[in-house]
Amino acid sequence: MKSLSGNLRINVLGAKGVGKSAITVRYLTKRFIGEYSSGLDISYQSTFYHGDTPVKLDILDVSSQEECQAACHDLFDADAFVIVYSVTDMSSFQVARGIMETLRTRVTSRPSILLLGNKFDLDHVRRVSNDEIRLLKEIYDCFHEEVSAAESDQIILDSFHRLIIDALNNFCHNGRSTKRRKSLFENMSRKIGSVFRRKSFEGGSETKRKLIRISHNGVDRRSV
Ligand SMILES: Nc1nc2c(ncn2[C@@H]2O[C@H](COP(=O)(O)OP(=O)(O)OP(=O)(O)O)[C@@H](O)[C@H]2O)c(=O)[nH]1
Repeated sequence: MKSLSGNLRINVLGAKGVGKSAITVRYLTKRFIGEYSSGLDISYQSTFYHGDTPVKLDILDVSSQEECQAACHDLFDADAFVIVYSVTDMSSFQVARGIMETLRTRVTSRPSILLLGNKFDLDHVRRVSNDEIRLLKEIYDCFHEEVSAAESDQIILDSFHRLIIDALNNFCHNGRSTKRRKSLFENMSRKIGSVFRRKSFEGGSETKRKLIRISHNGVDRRSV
C-alpha cells in the first residue's frame, strides 16, 4: 500500500525536566537514553500503521521554555497533544493544567489530548494526588496514563496509539480546517473512504527545528 503524503502532527508539551524527550524517544525507538539535549525543539518524523494504512507522523518534542509554550501560537496548531507532568512535581502538574486551559481557549474544536504523568517509578515520592488528576480529566476530556519512561515502553506505545486513532477519528467528526491538514485528509479520505469522508484542506508549512527521521526499524536518521 502506498504511503500517505500528509502528516499528522503531535506536539509534546510540558514543564521543564518532566521527561518529554524521554517519552518521545521511548515511543519512537523503545529506548531510554537517560540524558537528552535541552533548549532545542526536536521534530521527529515516523510512520504509524492504521491497519495496513501508513500514517506519517510529525512529532514535535518542545523544549520547555514555559513562557514560549504559553505564547507561541504554532505550538497549539497540531492534530494531537501529549501533555506531560511529573508525578513527583506539583508545579509541573499546574503547568500541564495551564497548557490544557490554553488549548481549550485557542482550539475551537475538541483537541485530542493525552495527559501523561511521568516518573511513575518515583511514585513513593509523588506530589500529585489522584483527586487532582480526576478533576482535570473531567474538565478537559482527555486520555490519561501514568508512566515511567525510564522503566518501560508498553503503556507509552499504547497511549500514543490511542491518541493517534482519536485524532484520526476527529477528522471524521469535525474536519478541523487548517492548511497543513489538507493533504493528510485528502489521502486519508481516499484510503480509508468509509471512515474519512470529509472535504480536503490545502498546503503545508515548515518549521525550522532540528529534524530527525525514524525509520521503521527504529534506527535514527538525522536529516537536519
Ligand atoms: N526517574 C525517572 N527519571 C526520568 C524519567 N523520564 C525522564 N527522566 C529523567 O528526567 C530528566 C529530564 O528528562 P527529559 O526527557 O530531558 O525531560 P524534558 O521534559 O524533555 O526536559 P526539557 O527539554 O529540558 O524541558 C532526565 O535526567 C531523565 O533521565 C522517568 O520515567 N523516571
